Amino acid sequence: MDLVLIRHPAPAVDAGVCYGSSDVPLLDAAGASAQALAERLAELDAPPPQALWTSPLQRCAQVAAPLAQHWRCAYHVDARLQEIDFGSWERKRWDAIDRAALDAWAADLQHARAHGGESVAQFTTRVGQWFDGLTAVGSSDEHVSHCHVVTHAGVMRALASLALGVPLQTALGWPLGMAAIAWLRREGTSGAWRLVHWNA
Ligand SMILES: Cc1cc2ncn([C@H]3O[C@H](COP(=O)(O)O)[C@@H](O)[C@H]3O)c2cc1C
Repeated sequence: MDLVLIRHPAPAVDAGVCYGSSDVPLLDAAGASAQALAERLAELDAPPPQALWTSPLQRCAQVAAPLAQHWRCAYHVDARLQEIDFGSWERKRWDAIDRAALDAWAADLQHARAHGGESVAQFTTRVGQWFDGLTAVGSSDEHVSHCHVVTHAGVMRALASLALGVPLQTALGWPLGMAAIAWLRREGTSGAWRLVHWNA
């Protein structure tokens, strides 16, 4: 099974602003960005997907919809693929957020909810529920052996962490650009996942 993860293109947000669940718009035209992504995926020899999943946030769904049309594949919008909810920190500048609250969050990354949004544990649980559902289908149905997902940096790191069995803390340190592609493959015989590309 091939699982190709695509980070959305750059949103129209000032650098230094915290955003996760905020529905911020894309900076550039979605159609042209989708076309460029399709070309990059073809250059990587990614197999055309039988199904495309997307986060409902416009920075993902606006490129996912034309991509699903391009591949004429099944299209699923799933809220479990949304970025982590930073609660009261959403749309604030990181340097304007209370230092003590940021330190408390970093000190207990799994469970802290100083911002009133989602803890990392809650976030990874819901992303994991989506992943478990996908792999259950993928193991029984050859028709969904190639899946693409348009989603967010945090979700991509959480999925890589789950598939590869590396701590999320480790995956949080891996660079990931806007519109970056990560490709995971599960071998049929062993069932083990491996990374084909990261940040391509
Ligand atoms: C623990 C954790 C810490 C994060 N810090 C930033 N993001 C994530 O949230 C922001 C929005 O992502 P995108 O631009 O892909 O929609 C980015 O800064 C991204 O790295 C995080 C996500 C998680 C799970």
